[in-house]
Amino acid sequence: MNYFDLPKIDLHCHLDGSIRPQTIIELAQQQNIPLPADNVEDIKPHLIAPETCPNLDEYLKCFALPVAVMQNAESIERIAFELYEDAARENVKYMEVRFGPLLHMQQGLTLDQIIGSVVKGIRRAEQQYDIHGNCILSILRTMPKDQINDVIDAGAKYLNNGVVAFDLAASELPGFCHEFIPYAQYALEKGYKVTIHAGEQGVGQNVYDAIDLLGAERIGHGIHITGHAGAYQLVKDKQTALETCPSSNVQTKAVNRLEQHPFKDFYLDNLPVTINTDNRTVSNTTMTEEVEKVMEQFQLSREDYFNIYQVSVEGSFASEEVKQHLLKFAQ
Ligand SMILES: O=c1[nH]cnc2c1ncn2[C@H]1C[C@H](O)[C@@H](CO)O1
Ligand SMILES: [Zn+2]
Repeated sequence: MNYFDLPKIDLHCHLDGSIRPQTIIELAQQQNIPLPADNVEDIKPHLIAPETCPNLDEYLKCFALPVAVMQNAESIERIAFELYEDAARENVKYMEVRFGPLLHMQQGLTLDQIIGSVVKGIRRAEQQYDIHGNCILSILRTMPKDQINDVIDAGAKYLNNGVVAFDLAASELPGFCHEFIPYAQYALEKGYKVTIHAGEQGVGQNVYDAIDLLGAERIGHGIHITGHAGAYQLVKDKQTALETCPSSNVQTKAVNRLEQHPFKDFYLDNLPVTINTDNRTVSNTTMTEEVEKVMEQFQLSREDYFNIYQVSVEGSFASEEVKQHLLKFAQ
C-alpha cells in the first residue's frame, strides 16, 4: 500500500515537538541562543528522544531547546506554518496542533500574541495547501496553576476560529485529574472541547477520571485502559476516541515494543482508535511512517485504514463543514 498517498488525519501533534531541525538552528542563531551543534545531522541527537528512553520524563527533556526558540511571534508563526506545510506535503488533510501557551512567555509575549501567532501560521498554510487545522491549548501539569484560567480566557477569542480544545500534558501522576476539575469546568463553560493526556504512564484510572471528572471527549494515548476494566468499559460505552501515537508510545515506554501495543485489540473490539504522530521531531516521525508502522505491524487492510480514518474525522474537533470535506477522501 502506498502510505504516502493515503489521506491522513493527525489529532495529536505537539508544535514544540515538531519543529524542523534546520529551523531550530536558524532561529537559535538569530536569537543568540547557544546550540549544542550547528548542523542538522549533529543537532538531531539533541532533539530526538532515543528508543531507549526509560520513561516519559526523559522524553520530555528533548523539549528544552525547541521551547527556547519559540519566544517571539515571528518564530512561532513560522514554526506553525512549516509544520502544516510538512504535513500537507505528505497528504495530511487535517491536523490539530497542541502547544503550551505558558511556555512561550519568557521574553514578554502575551498569551494573545502566542495563540494568535499559531493561528496565523495555520491560516497561511491553509491558503497554500490542501490542509485544514485547529489548535489545542495544553496546560503542563507540572507548572503552577495560577495562570490556567488566563490561558482559557485568551484562547476564548479564537474559539471555533482556530482554537478548539483544552488539554493537560507533561508528567502523569496517579490521580492528577482531581486537581484540575475547576479548570476543565471553566474551559467547558467557555465552549472548549476537552482532550487529556492520560493512561500513558500506567494509570488506567486516570483515563476514567479524565472522562468522568474532566469531561474529556478524547484521550491522549489511553494505552493503560488495558489494565483497568472500568476505564476500558467507559471508553467503549462513551466511544471516547483514543489518540494513540505508536513511535512515541514505544519511546516513553507506554509499551515496551510496538508488537505489544494494544492498538489492534482496541480496533477489533470497536474502541475508537486513531493514529497520530505526537511529536514529529522528538519522535523522529511523520504521519506516513506512523500509519505504515501500524498497518504493517498489525496487518491491517485498506478497508481497516479507512475505518480508522473515519474514526479520526468523527473524533476531530473540526467544524461540520470541514468534517464533510474530510469524509470525501474516505474511499
Ligand atoms: O506524549 C506526551 N505526553 C505528555 N506530554 C507531552 C507529550 N509530548 C509532549 N508533551 C509536552 C511537552 C511539551 O512542551 C508540551 C506542550 O506541547 O507537551
Ligand atoms: Zn502528546
